[in-house]
Amino acid sequence: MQASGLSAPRGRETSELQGRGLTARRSATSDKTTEGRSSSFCRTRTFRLKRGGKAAAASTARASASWKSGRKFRTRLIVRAQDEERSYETFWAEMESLVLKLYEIEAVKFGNFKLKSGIFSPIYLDLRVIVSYPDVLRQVSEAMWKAVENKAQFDVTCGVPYTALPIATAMALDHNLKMLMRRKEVKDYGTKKAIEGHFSPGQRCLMVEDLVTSGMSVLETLDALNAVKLVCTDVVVLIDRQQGGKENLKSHGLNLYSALTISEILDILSKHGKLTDEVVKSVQDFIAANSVTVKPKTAEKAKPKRLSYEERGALAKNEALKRLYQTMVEKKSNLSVAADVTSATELLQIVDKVGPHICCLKTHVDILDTWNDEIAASLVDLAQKHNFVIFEDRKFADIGNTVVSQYSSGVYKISEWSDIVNAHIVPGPGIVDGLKQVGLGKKKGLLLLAEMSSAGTMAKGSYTEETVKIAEENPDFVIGFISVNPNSWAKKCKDGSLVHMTPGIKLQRGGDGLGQQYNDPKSAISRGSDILIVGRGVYRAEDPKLAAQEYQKAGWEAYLSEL
Ligand SMILES: O=c1ccn([C@@H]2O[C@H](COP(=O)(O)O)[C@@H](O)[C@H]2O)c(=O)[nH]1
Repeated sequence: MQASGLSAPRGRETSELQGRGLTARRSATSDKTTEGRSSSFCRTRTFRLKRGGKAAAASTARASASWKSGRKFRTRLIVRAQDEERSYETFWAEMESLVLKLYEIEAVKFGNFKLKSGIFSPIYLDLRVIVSYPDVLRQVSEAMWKAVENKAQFDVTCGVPYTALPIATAMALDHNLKMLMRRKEVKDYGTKKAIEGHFSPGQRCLMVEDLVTSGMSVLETLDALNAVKLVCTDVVVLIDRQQGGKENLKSHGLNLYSALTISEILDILSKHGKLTDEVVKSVQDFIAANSVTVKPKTAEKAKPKRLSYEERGALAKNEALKRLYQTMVEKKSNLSVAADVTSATELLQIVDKVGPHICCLKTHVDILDTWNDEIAASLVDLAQKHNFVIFEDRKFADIGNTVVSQYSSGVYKISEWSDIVNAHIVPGPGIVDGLKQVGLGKKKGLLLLAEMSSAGTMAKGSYTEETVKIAEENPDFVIGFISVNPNSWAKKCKDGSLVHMTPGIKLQRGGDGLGQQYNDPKSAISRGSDILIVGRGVYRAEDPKLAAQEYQKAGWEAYLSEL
């Protein structure tokens, strides 16, 4: 490798472009163009070394002019700051300081670098040097933590060799995270493990990488983690090179979070007069001309299209499930509002407002200040008026004999007014038999809690798999699941009609301080959800009707994009 006379070490950045199954989408002129510019890169480098005087002042002025035009950049940062629940000023100061440090320690370099593939690149990222600067290492790991905190859901993290291992370790130490390590070379003696550390199959794993270009090395790690039955849906990196990695990972079901993007680095360095407009432009051109797409390994690996709600309804064996799909199609809504207010009067008012936008109303009858047959009748009237089904989120969890009475009798007489109820499978299959005894004749349906949205949930791995077995043994009565990440386990379920209802949904990701973890509508649907359950995002909104309308639109568009 050459770098304007410098010799740069071989690195992941160079080899990633050459991995298996890669297609580099470069314009026919891109190689020529970059080579043609090589002398100007040399000038840039010389300028940087001899900085000072008039030339520097002129260049700084040019750079800051380009900076001032960067309104879009500022808007992007404001959105990211909000997303990370931080003030724009703090967010900006931290990002600026990190980028300047990375530049100072030459983790980010500009020049004319010949990559292993023969392509010349005007930018080179050598993040391995970070280990020699403990303050930078900590700053990097903290920025990555903030990029992913409250967004990704995981039980363990896994550092990808080699550069990301110290970063993942720093993050694990500072935030008390359980960490695993992927071995690059699997030993042919001893335990022969590809993944080191303690974990259980079914646990969710966050991948920690230094940078992403095509996403190839992340996908290799994904294979290794999946092979030991770890579930991966999220990846965090320090730098997204914006060369297609995010899109490639998305097509493999992975969400990418990055502390920095190349555009942000360019903007900050340009603002500080470290780069000329010419260099900024050359890097932008290079990135645009060298996006990389990863071919799915085999045709079967390509994400299969989903069955439409109409098709699922046609497969459904249970009356309540058929009704639910039909309602969704008629109303173009996959939204279920959890109207968790405690006043019965307020409940009826909210339901009348959000009714036109929902396919399903979710209730918690036992939190209401009062309950009687008239309130039940009013709810049923509203369900008819606005065409939605009622799901009482009772979460039954007792033996069969007891749930018979809990479902049919007592103050609430749930089976008389709700179309759907749900149950934990903790007691074993007898709970389904008990509920079925009451509900099947009344054309009701049952959801099983396969997963939960709260942090530290025990509903995972073999527990989740057991719910699939019980569902398949009761196709007449079990209509689906409460799930969070169904794409990672529901393949085992042969019945394609079963519905996945997902709580913990908000347009703004994050948590509630009591364990709830929020996903946004698009990512929930892309993880296999069919119906989005939204509580506080709607009933706490200033205008619940408008909020319901927004969630309806977001959920429906996300569904259409999957077909
Ligand atoms: O795993 C679960 C199961 C049920 N819920 C219920 O969903 C709503 C969520 O309300 P938000 O205000 O949107 O957080 C609520 O009724 C929960 O009891 C869940 O959150 N997670």
